[in-house]
Amino acid sequence: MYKPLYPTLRHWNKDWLQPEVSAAIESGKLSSIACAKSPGVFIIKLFTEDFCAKLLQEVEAFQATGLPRVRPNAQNWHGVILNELGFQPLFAAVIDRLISPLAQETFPERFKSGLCAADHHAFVVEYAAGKDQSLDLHFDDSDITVNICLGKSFQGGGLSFFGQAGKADEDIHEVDVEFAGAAHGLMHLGSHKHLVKKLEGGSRVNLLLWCLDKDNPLLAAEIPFYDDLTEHLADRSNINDSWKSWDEVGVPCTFT
Ligand SMILES: O=C(O)CCC(=O)C(=O)O
Ligand SMILES: [Fe+2]
Repeated sequence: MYKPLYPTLRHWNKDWLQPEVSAAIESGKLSSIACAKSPGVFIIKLFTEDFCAKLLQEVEAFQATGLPRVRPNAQNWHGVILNELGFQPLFAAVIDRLISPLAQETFPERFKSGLCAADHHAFVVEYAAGKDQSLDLHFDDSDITVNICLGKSFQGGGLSFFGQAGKADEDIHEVDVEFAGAAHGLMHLGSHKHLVKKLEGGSRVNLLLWCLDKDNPLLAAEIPFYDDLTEHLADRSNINDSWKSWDEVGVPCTFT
């Protein structure tokens, strides 16, 4: 049984945010908290170091139970889907109050009246020796991706950005971004192609928020985020039948 360490972490609280971010929300001008590294790639620092440390502890407490889990996405093998651990209310509020107006200011042509988030996928990915150590070039199943480092200590493992999926320059390299440590993050369009460079040492754990706008064709097609994980689930069935009840019951969980 998994018993959350910090049940209150799952709900919106300004204390989780950097003071500049709270102030920007109050003033209704969010662009000051996003710094363009190159067109369409923004450096952001949204959550406090304390929040990031607690979230990391929460993930590690869950992993220590040895309970079955679904891989976080079709490429990363190591990590956890946070909404399976009860984080849906927090990230829905974060997207609504923070990411949506920020997307409107940073990508005004794309999100004229903000990102109308109809769904999201919140997960943690983990890189270390013997685990994932890099990620091939891809685009995300999202309209906006927020990617925030939770720790720990690492060398390498930065991101390289290329062009927009479907455009003539989609595979042309644009810019490299390294994570400066816990709480440092990025925001970009899901269609902005990227890869993760090889981790050279240590362990990097990042929070990913894939936000889907209401007009995203994935929603119209009613393709759930987990659809392309079927193959992985089939693999798991050979070694452990417990995944079969996963979708119905979620994580056995007690909240206090
Ligand atoms: O590990 C990262 O920083 C990026 C992960 C990523 O691109 C993804 O999960 O889609
Ligand atoms: Fe990605």
